[in-house]
Amino acid sequence: MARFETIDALPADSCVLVRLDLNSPIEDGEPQDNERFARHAETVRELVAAGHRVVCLAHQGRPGNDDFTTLSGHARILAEHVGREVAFVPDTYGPEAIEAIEDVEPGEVLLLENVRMCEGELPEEDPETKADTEFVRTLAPRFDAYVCDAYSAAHRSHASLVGFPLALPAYAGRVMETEYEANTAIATREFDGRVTMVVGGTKATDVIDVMDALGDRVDRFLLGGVAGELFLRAAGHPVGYDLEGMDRFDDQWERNHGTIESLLEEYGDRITLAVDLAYEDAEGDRGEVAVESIAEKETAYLDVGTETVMAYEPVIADSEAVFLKGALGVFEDERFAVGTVGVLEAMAETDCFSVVGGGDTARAIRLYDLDEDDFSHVSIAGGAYIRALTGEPLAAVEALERGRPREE
Ligand SMILES: Nc1ncnc2c1ncn2[C@@H]1O[C@H](COP(=O)(O)OP(=O)(O)O)[C@@H](O)[C@H]1O
Ligand SMILES: O=C(OP(=O)(O)O)[C@H](O)COP(=O)(O)O
Repeated sequence: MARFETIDALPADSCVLVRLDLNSPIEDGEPQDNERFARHAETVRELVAAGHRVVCLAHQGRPGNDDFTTLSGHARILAEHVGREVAFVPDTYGPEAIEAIEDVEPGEVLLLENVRMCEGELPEEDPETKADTEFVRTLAPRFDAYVCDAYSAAHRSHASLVGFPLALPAYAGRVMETEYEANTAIATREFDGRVTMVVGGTKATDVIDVMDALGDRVDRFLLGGVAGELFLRAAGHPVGYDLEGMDRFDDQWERNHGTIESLLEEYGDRITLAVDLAYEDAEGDRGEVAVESIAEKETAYLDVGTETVMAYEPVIADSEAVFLKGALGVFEDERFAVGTVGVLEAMAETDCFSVVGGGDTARAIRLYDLDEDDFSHVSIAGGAYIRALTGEPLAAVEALERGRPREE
C-alpha cells in the first residue's frame, strides 16, 4: 500500500492546486482528445462536487519540440469531460494567474498555462531545489493543499511534481491512486499462479528493462511488435526489415543486440516468440508467413500471425496475472490489429488480474470496442508504467509520501 494520503482526507472547502497530465498528441496545432482527459476529469469532478476551489496545472510537450504549445485547447476538452466550464488563463504564476486564482469560487475550475513554459519547472532536480523555485514559492501560499493526479508524469522530478508536496499538504488524486495500486502490483505482490507478461511495442529498451527487472518473477514472456522481431532476429531469423525512411529495427539492433542475445540465453525457456508474422501483400491485403520459412530479410512484418495468437491464448487463459506492455502489431491499421486485439480479448475473457499499459496501447481498447471493465486496470502511462513494473521508484510518488499531511 502506498504511504500517501488521498483526496478522501482533503479538508472541506479547500483551495486546491491539482497537477494533471494532459500531455496529448497534437495535430494541426490542436490537442487530440484521449483517455487522459476522461480519467482526470473524474478527479476534477469529484473535487468540484465536494465544493473545493480547483486550480489545475499541466504540461504539453517540451520547449523546442513541435508539440510544445498552450493549454487553451486542453481547457476546452477538459471542460467537455468534466461537464462544466473550465476557465483558462495564459499565465502560470505571474499577476494574471494570481488574479485568476483569487477569482475562483467554490466548485469552479481554472486551468493555468503550460507549466513547462514557466522558469523553474524544468530541469529534473531534487525536491528541495524545486520547492525553492520562485514558481513554487509564489504559487504555494495561494493554496490550502496540493493534489497530484499526474501518475503518467510521476517519473519526472519537476517542480510541479516534487516541489509543491514539500510546500503544501499533499494528496493523491484518483488517477494517481488507482494507477499506483495496479501498476505496482507486479513488483510487490505475490501471485499464487502463473504470471505472464505480453511485451511488444516499439522500444527494445522497455522490453529489456522489464526482463532485466522481472525475469525471475514472470513465468512466461509472450513477445510481439518491433521488440518481438528483434528477439526473433537474435534467435537467428532474418526479420526486422526497415521500410524505406524508417529506422525501427537496424538502429535498435545495433545498440541492443548483445543484451537481447544474452536475455534470450538467460530466460530462453520462459520466452515465447511469434511462430508466424503478418505483412502487406501485393494486393494490399494481409498476408501471413511461418517464421521458420523466412529465408531472407526483405519484408516488413507489421503484426504477429494467427497461429501465434492461438499459441498465446491458452497461456493467458491459464495465468493468475497478465501484464501487457506495448502493442503486438500496427493495430492502428485494422489489417494488422489481429495480434493486439487477439491478446486483449484473451485477457478480457479470463478472471485473472490483468493490466494493460504502454504509451498507445490503451487506445486499442477503445478503437476496437473492447470493454475497459473486463480488465483489472488500463494504464494511461508509458514511461511511468514501465518504471513501476520494474520496481523503480517514481519521484512524484516519493514526494507525495513525504508531503503527506501529518496529524497535529
Ligand atoms: N511490427 C511493427 N512494426 C512497426 N510498428 C509496430 C509494430 N508492432 C507494433 N508497432 C507499433 O507500436 C506502437 C505501440 O507502441 P506502444 O504500445 O506505445 O509501446 P511503445 O511505448 O513501446 O511504443 C503502435 O503504435 C504500433 O503501431
Ligand atoms: O506523456 C508522458 O509520458 P509517456 O509518453 O511515457 O506516456 C508524460 O506526460 C511525460 O512527458 P515527458 O516524457 O515529456 O516528460
